[in-house]
Amino acid sequence: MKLKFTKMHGLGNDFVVIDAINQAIEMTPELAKTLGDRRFGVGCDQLLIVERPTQSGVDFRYRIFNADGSEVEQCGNGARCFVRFVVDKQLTAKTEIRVETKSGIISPRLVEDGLVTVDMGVPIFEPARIPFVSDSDAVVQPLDVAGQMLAITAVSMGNPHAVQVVADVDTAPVEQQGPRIEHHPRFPARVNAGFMQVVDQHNIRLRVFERGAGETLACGTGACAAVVAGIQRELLQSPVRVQTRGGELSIAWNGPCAPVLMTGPAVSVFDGEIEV
Ligand SMILES: N[C@H](CCC[C@H](N)C(=O)O)C(=O)O
Repeated sequence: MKLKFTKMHGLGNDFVVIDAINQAIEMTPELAKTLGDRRFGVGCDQLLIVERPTQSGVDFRYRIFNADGSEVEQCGNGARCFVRFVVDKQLTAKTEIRVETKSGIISPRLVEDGLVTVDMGVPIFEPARIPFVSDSDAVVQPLDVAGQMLAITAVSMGNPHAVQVVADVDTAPVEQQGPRIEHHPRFPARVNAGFMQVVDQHNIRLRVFERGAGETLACGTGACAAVVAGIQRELLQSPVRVQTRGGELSIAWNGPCAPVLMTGPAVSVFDGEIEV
C-alpha cells in the first residue's frame, strides 16, 4: 500500500508523522525501524502515529516509536509536532488538545507566533517508577560507567532520563558515555542520557544521547528532565531557557507536585508517500 506521511521536526529532532485515523496502517517495531532508516527508508529520530483515542474525554491517541523500532512512553518535541499536524491536517478544530500516550494524558496547545506549549505532566522521582535500580531516593546518585563514577539525577517524564552536569557540553564525552549510560544495567528499560551545562540559574546548554535513537539535535523530555534535575539540585530556578544544538526550548516547573510546561517550535517540512 501507499502510506502517506509528513516529515516534521522540533528543533531538528525529526519525525515521520502518520495519520492512522484515515489510513489503515498497523505500526509494528519492524515497520517503524524500516521507515526510520535514513538509508533504506524515510529516515527520522522517531515516528509519531496519530490514532483515535481509546479513552473518553480525550481527542487523540499518540504512539511513539524510536528509530530502532522500540515503542516508548513520551516525546516532548513530538508532542509539539503532533498538535501542529492535527491542526494543519484539519483533524481537529481545537488549538488545545488532550492526547493519550503510553505514559498518560498530555495537553499540547498552539500559542502565538507558531510556538506550542505542552503540559508534560508531573516528573517522577521514585526509582521503581523510572525505572532505576537504587535503594536510595537521593537527588544525586553515583553511577559507575566503565569504571568512571558519574553523579547523575534519575527522573522520569513518562520516559526515563539520567542527567549529569558537565563543564562544557561541546567537550562532554557524549558519544563515548551516551551508549554506556543508555544500556546501564541499573536502568532495566534503558535510559536517555542528558549532559547539562549550567550557564546561570535561568539558562542551560544541553545535549542528550537518546534511548533508541542516539544523540539528537534536541530532546523535549530531556530538556524537561534536565531543568527538573537542576532545580532539585538547587542549581536552577524556573523558568529556564534550554539551548540545544537545534535551538531553544523554554521550560517552567514550580516544584515537586507541579507539572512541567515546555514551549518551543514545531515545523512541518514536507508531505510524502512510501510503498509499504
Ligand atoms: N528517545 C526517547 C523518546 C523520544 C524523546 C525525545 N525525542 C523528546 O523530544 O522528548 C525515549 O526512548 O524515551
